[in-house]
Amino acid sequence: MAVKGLGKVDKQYDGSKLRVGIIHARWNREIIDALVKGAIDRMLSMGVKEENIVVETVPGSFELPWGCRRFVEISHQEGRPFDVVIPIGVLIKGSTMHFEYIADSTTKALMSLQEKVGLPVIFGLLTCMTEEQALARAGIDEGHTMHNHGEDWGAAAVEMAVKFNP
Ligand SMILES: O=c1[nH]c(NC[C@H](O)[C@H](O)[C@H](O)CO)c([N+](=O)[O-])c(=O)[nH]1
Repeated sequence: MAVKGLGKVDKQYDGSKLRVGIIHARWNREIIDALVKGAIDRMLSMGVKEENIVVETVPGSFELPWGCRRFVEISHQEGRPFDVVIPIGVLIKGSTMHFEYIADSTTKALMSLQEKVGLPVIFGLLTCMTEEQALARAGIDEGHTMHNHGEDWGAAAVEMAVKFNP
């Protein structure tokens, strides 16, 4: 079965034993909420239990790497460790270089975070030139021109956690 945006999924992964953390920024909230819902809906469809999906927020995308690291560490301290974590943020280019600096530094920090936390960290950062681009990638633009990228992130989270579970 070809899943739009993910290419051919080589098999359906059973997420029923997984615990997943979603940590999202609060900038561009309408778009964020659609992406988070997309990720949750896809993971529920892959068997993840609703009570095993924990959602936390941070002010903006720049706070995602540190927030994500502490979110994972606290899940261990509480004896309910995550199997995978999905940081979600929406960066929209403004009239300054702020966008470039946040996009580059946050992306690199999230990539290297995987080594630090020993878990898959799914890349849920939208870096868009316009609000229209961001709305489309959350599946909520006028013409629904694209699928909700949050669904891809949810599917990637289940696959990575199941396939490469330490
Ligand atoms: O998540 C975002 N944070 C943004 N800035 C805030 C930043 O992530 C930090 O929260 C802030 O700089 C405080 O550290 C954005 N812009 O500035 O455009 C943005 O588009 N998206």
